[in-house]
Amino acid sequence: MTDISPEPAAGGPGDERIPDDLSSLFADDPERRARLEESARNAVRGSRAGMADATTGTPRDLPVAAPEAGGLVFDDDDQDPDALPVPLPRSDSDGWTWKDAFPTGTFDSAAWAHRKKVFLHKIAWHAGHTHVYAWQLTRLSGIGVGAGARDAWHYYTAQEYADMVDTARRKGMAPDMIAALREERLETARGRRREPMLVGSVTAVFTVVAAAVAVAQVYGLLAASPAAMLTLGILSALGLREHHRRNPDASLSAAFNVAAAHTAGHAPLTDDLINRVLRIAKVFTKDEHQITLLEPIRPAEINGIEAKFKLPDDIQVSALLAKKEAIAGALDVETHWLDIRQDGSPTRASFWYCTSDPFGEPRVSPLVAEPERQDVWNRGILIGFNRRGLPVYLKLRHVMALLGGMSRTGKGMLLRNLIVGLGLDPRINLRLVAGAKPGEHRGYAPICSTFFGRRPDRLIHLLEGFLREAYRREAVLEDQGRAKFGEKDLAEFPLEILIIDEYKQYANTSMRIPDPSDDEGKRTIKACDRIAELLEEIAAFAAALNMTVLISTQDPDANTVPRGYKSNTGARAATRTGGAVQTNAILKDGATGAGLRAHEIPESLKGGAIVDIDGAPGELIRSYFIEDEEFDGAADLIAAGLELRRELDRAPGQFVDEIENYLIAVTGASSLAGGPTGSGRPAPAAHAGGVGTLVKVSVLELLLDAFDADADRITMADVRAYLTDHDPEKWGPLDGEADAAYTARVGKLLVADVEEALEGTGVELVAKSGIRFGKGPDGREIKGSGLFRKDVEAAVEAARNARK
Ligand SMILES: Nc1ncnc2c1ncn2[C@@H]1O[C@H](COP(=O)(O)OP(=O)(O)OP(=O)(O)O)[C@@H](O)[C@H]1O
Repeated sequence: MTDISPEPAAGGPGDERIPDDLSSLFADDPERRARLEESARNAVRGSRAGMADATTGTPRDLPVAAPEAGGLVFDDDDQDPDALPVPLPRSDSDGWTWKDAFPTGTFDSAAWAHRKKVFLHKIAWHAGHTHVYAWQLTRLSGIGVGAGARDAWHYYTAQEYADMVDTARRKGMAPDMIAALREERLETARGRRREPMLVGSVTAVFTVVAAAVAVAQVYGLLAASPAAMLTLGILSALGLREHHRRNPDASLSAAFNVAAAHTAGHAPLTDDLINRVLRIAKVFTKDEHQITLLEPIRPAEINGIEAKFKLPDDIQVSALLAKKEAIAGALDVETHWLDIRQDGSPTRASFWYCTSDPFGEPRVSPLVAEPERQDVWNRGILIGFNRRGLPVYLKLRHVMALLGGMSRTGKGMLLRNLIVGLGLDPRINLRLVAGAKPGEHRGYAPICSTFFGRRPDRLIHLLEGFLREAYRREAVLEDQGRAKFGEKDLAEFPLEILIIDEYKQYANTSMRIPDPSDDEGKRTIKACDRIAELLEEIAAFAAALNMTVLISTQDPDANTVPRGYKSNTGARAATRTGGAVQTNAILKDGATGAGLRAHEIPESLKGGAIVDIDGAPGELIRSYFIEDEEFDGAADLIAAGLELRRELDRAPGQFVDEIENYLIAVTGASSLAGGPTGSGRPAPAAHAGGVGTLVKVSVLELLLDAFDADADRITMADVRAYLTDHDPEKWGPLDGEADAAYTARVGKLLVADVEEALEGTGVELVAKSGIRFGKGPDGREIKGSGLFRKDVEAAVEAARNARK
């Protein structure tokens, strides 16, 4: 007999018994319990059916296979994947169990859960149509009464003779034959009237009816209902027989005229429903077209459902994809709630959809709860989830990348996911160049080998340094006779990732720099042209050298991103764009034609992005959320990344950094970890502290830093905005503070700080009013108070001299 009682001990005799309520095991470590619960919830989310299984909540040290990721993982061919090895085909004797003798899905709880749903839906559907059934039964009974009475009368009066007499008369047969027929009819009818069966059944019918009426009269309708039901049943059966005679080709159920359960709105998915939908969408055009389920239909991720089926031989998955909109319409769901993929052959499909918005709820990055080391090389960077709820990883090796979209659509959040992920892999050297507002990114500074903002000339030097490093690496490869670096080389040649945010600021800068080709140093060229030139040169060959550039830009047009760079990008992501032109400028040419319409991402879907990677079909995803407004949700992740790097001597400043060294050599200033203040403001290399060292910067230096690189004046409003970025607590508005009060308060604060910094120098720095700042977007002249660069420079100089 099989013993199904629980094991008496944990692992064997003598082991301690495991308590039923496992939470008691964590009584003195609630934090561990909370972590375990959290990871169990995550595991459930990642499971195929969104349900707990035997592995859920099991604490273990063994590495577990990552949940199946979205289709956007960019795979490279030359690396040894550290994923689980592909299982060998099973031999006949290998691991056969009795369960294998049953059809697939027989023991699958998720499949049974779906079957139960379909069954209950059918019951509910038919129960909800009882009024229709009642009416149809009554109608059929009516037909039954009519047909029964007619047949009985026909038999009772021997009507068949009437027909024979009629035919004989029409054919002009002899009158005596007609008379004989009449005589025979009378005889037969008389005989039938005496038949005990007929008399008995007529009497029985009338007795039952009369008895039912009498019972109903005396005891009420309920008491008579059994007899009434019996009568109704018999009469309906007669009616049904008559219906079948009249419509020999129609099915019996057609008599009830109730649509099949799968025609109900949002009915659970069945093969009938798929067939109907594909017929409505005109994918199936012949009567014999129908799908064959390859495995049972299963619930998938929280509110989704997945079916894997084989199409008829003459229809391919591409036909389904072409009719995706019509299929979504027939299912009554949004097009982006539906996901159809080829699954093994062109006629095998994996068909997934959900009945509520899969991106409706933002999801917090799992790294926030568990900031663990990432494997950016093999697995990629966790950036968000796809419509199936599966995590999406972006691989940034051996590619150049591009991210674009309109303002406030979630580019910053995508970058946030990328940067924290990159920070958590110590094999990456991350360099971040911000556009106009470096303050937004200062939280990332500690893990950045280089971080600065708004300095086109410094970006040029950085790109030159990057290029120099690329040539150095290329020379190594040449010496070794190899084509590209791989994972094994990461220790010596870490993956260099340079992110340029708000690239448009650099593409539009009016700064001019000395022309490098002019030996006399007299000619100048536009900084933006030099930046574009360097980017194109890097993009042409550096990817194979473990060197990647990612450009993020707002509202790009066809000319924003250098053509040579764009054509060498292997990974592109577009948040909501302003139109088809912008979409095509970010994603590959013709993207809109291929259905990658980033301009159609709903405005309400913050963080929604189409990720388009060479070699994989583009897909709509939503980035994970990492709090950015109420508080800095990335701070702990950056701290964890820094800690991890420090332990391995891979934090900025702990290793020889060829690129940052080049920058220091050329500019004399270091932007290691965002410079000494971590604000993205480079400082003379001698001032640069170690990792996270804070050096007090005078307010005058901050003011100088507030100027746009090529501007000779700045408005006080911009000064306030910059200072707020730098230190919101000191310079930002208080809660509920009116604009005028804020301006006056900060003005006084600034004057006091400036006076203190210039004390004893004899120099004064005050805001000047009536400065012209050129024309605003509305064409009107902007005039107001502000500062001139030359005045601030003079003040900084005076303060420095006084300090010496
Ligand atoms: N995946 C997401 N889930 C939830 N909210 C998000 C998501 N992505 C972005 N948001 C929210 O949308 C807003 C705009 O996002 P973000 O700042 O990243 O946009 P942006 O494109 O970088 O804007 P800008 O170009 O103006 O800097 C922010 O308030 C952010 O919290």
